Amino acid sequence: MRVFAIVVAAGSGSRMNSKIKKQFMELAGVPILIHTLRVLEQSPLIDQIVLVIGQEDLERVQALIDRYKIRKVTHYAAGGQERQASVWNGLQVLRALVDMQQDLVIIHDAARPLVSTTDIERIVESAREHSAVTIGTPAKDTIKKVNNGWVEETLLRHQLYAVQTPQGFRASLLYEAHEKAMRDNHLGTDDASLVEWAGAPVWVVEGSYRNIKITTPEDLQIAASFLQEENIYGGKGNGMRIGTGFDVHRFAEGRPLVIGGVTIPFEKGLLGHSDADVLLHAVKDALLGAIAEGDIGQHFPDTDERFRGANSVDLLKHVWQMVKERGYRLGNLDCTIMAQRPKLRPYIEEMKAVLAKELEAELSQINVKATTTERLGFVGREEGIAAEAVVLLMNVL
Ligand SMILES: Nc1ccn([C@@H]2O[C@H](COP(=O)(O)OP(=O)(O)OP(=O)(O)O)[C@@H](O)[C@H]2O)c(=O)n1
Ligand SMILES: C[C@](O)(CO)[C@H](O)COP(=O)(O)O
Repeated sequence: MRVFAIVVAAGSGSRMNSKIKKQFMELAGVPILIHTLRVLEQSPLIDQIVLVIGQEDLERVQALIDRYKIRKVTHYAAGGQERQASVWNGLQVLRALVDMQQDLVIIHDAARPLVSTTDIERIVESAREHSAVTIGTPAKDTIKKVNNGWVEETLLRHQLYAVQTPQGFRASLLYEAHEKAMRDNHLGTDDASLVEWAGAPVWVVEGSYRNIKITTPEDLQIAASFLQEENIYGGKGNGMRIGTGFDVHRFAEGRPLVIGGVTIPFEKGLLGHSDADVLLHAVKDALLGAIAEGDIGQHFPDTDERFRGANSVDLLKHVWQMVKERGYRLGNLDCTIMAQRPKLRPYIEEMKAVLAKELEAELSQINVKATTTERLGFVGREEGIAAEAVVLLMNVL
């Protein structure tokens, strides 16, 4: 028995009232859709994902899937007018892939990025046993049926659940319910309700109140605060990460001297596989250190021809993206360049501006100092230049 997921991401997000569709809005530096797909990607129980998206978003989504290395999305389906039509389109694609009698289909809203692998596990386990299941939480509020502003009935709260996704089904059961709903023009707001309407029992698995659907602007704040509390990419902590970096390059004739992204007129430059920007290398190492991602040698090996002569600003952009994807922004950065010659003071403001631009920070968050070593050591003998950096990252909220 295999488990397929259909993720519906073709909504217009009208209640979010934003220029960007909500599935592409960022939470802790990562698009909501990617948060959601990452959880399914991580769950060992999900074999393949069919992603339902607006056709106009296909290219953009494929680029995101590549960039974030989501491997389980193997098929795409076009969105429909309503959520139900989107699921139906996903089921059409799925039909060619599944064994209708054996396999399970999990339906999940792209707009629920706080789903956990435990939620998925519980839905899959339960769907194996009960054939049609939804996750949900007991109602916290008293719910009233209202007609034209007047209360018609107060429902018995102890019987009420607010249901979410994921919802899980034996493939044939869900397909037939959707097919019947299409034929009879029956519209439901979730998939379980179609199965109920078609006459099959649906089991409810108790889920988590955290698994909210990002629907209106305040949901973004709630979701972001859950992420911050979990500090999911940084491990448990107080939302701050510190890192240090150090680098040295020897002088060489006939090369430009590039420090902090600034080309400095001098009789020689620094030797290296890349552009040998000693300051940016130290900064990148500090950033990677702060997010516990090793060092630049690991990410941009000097044995790799792609990085020959590489522009360190481009590599800094890459590292900074890694930092943002883990939910951090710059607190502050302090750097020291050790050089006997040339005099670096005239270039320091320019270096700070490069760093501020690339690290999306204010100049006041960045400090660059330069010192000689009083003619002592390899720096003093003008054999090379060294740089060190200390960085503090803060959780995004
Ligand atoms: N025609 C639609 C409508 C919704 N969805 C998806 O179904 C999920 C739940 O829907 P909802 O939160 O209502 O999203 P939107 O329809 O985008 O929002 P709104 O109703 O505010 O316009 C979302 O992941 C959404 O992208 C979809 O795939 N196709
Ligand atoms: C499927 C669902 O998420 C269950 O709560 C919900 O019904 C989707 O409703 P929407 O109006 O499409 O957001």
